[in-house]
Amino acid sequence: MTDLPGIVITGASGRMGRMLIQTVLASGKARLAGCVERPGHAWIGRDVGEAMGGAPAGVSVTDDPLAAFARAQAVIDFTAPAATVEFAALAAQARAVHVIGTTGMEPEHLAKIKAAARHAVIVRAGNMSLGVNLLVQLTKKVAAALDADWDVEVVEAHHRMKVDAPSGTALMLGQAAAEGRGVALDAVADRGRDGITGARSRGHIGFSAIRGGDIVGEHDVIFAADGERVILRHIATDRAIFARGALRAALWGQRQKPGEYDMIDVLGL
Ligand SMILES: NC(=O)C1=CN([C@@H]2O[C@H](COP(=O)(O)OP(=O)(O)OC[C@H]3O[C@@H](n4cnc5c(N)ncnc54)[C@H](O)[C@@H]3O)[C@@H](O)[C@H]2O)C=CC1
Ligand SMILES: O=C(O)C1=N[C@H](C(=O)O)C[C@H](O)C1
Repeated sequence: MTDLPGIVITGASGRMGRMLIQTVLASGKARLAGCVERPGHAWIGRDVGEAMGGAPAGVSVTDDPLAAFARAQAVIDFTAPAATVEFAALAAQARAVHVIGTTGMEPEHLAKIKAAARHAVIVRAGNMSLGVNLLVQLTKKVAAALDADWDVEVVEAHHRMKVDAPSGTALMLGQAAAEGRGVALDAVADRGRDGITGARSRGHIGFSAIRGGDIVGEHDVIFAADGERVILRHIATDRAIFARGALRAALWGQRQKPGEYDMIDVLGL
């Protein structure tokens, strides 16, 4: 046992879960204190390193999140909205920092997470990468500089297994554009067009989603006016960027007071 902060990874067998486990094990800044999967999953009870096809990591996968969280300083959670809401309450009970990467949240999920953040540090972002969070700030600036003659469209592309749309990142970028313009995103969002939609509404922010193959994550914010376009783009080619950001958030969270934070806070952007 070292005195490095202990981290629990939920959704251990997922695309992000595996990447997070590798990132924590290789970091030298934290120790892997636990791995959680859903009840009935084939990995429950197995050593997580062996389950991933490598050397033993000395950590068994469990379906008892509270017992795992109680032995850790932080939980990194990239799972699904219903699971994340449950983990938020349990992490608060265990006084562990909860880093949430899960997307596709509905307002009722967000309300429960906000309630948990009264008692615990929660860092939540639809994208944990440095590049996307920088793009969020750039989007806000560009939207503030350009008037509604410039139509804003957010276009995102992801792998065929992604279950939510628009992506969490697309919604962050849309929110940034809305804030730059001083409007509420809910009042101006066009989320998916089909059929005789009529002409585009002035001042609206459109979203389009592409799904296919193994695309890690690509986002364009298009500002389109008569005669010219400005396009801000981020392309992710490796999930390690999200895992590095999440680990950074878990370590940063150790020094914070209870509350809900995002990656702009963590990165000081
Ligand atoms: N914020 C960010 O930077 C990023 C966010 N994501 C988001 O992370 C989430 C997961 O993405 P992927 O890893 O690609 O999905 P995935 O489907 O590969 O993995 C999800 C894992 O969560 C597990 N899980 C579901 N319910 C559970 C429960 N009750 N208890 C324990 N484990 C449970 C599943 O068994 C699965 O292993 C998605 O919402 C995705 O949009 C993904 C990449 C980056
Ligand atoms: O599901 C994914 O894969 C990703 N999800 C996040 C999102 O919804 O924006 C972040 C990243 O784009 C990958």
